[in-house]
Amino acid sequence: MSVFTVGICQMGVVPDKLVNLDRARQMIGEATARGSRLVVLPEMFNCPYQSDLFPEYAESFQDGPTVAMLAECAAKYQVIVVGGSIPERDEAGNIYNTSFIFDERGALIGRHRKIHLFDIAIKGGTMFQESRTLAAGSSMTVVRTSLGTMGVAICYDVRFPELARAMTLAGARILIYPAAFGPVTGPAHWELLMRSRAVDNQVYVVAAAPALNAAAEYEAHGHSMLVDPWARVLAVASEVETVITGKIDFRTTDKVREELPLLKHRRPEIYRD
Ligand SMILES: O=C(O)CCC(=O)C(=O)O
Repeated sequence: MSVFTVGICQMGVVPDKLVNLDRARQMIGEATARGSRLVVLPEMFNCPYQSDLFPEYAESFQDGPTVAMLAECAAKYQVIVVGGSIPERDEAGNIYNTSFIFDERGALIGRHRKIHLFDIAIKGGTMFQESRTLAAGSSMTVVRTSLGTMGVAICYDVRFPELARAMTLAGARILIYPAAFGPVTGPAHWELLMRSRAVDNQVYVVAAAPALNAAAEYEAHGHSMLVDPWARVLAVASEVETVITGKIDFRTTDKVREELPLLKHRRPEIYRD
């Protein structure tokens, strides 16, 4: 389908997991009622964004309530759901920051485990060590859907342009980033990165963030957005809880790629380490 609506749920995350699941359910319903065929949730939407809490909130794909809720909503509303991310526990006990993706029948069509862990120490600013409790994913995620081919990556993954380019070369026309930038790098880099990935690759970029919760240890920047292949911001939230929607129109992608054929002008034989 060349034109459709995407809904981005900028959800406020609280410590009570069941409250988060109810909120996600309501917001997916609202996005659908507003015409969305693709609905995206934020990073760690069922759990406060704190490394020490990930093991406590972690669940497995086989019997987790969050995964069941996502599959149920996708089937009930007949929409594609990119389930933000959650702490996922595998059979060996490793925990990943994982996005589960469901089609309109509620079938799992993709799973992205965050590849680049957010281990940073900005003096006087943000300190975060995802690797204290999380393991890193080891593969790229590109899913073919009834709405076109989509690449999914999580938050810090957006800082690696090679990954976005690889997903684009694998056919993705939409790059989806459930994410949770904070008060330091959010104002500095959030919009710049999302628009850069869009203009570099001539793709739509969907960035879904949690709403700001001033009581949380990690204060989310919010500003969920939809960017088009010309790097225009088509929809953007402030920092409050909200559902934003916008139109994806692949005729824009075709036009931009035809008029400015940069993907055809690549000279990969020259770009060597
Ligand atoms: O890259 C950043 O500045 C933020 C990344 C982040 O918050 C995350 O990966 O969860």
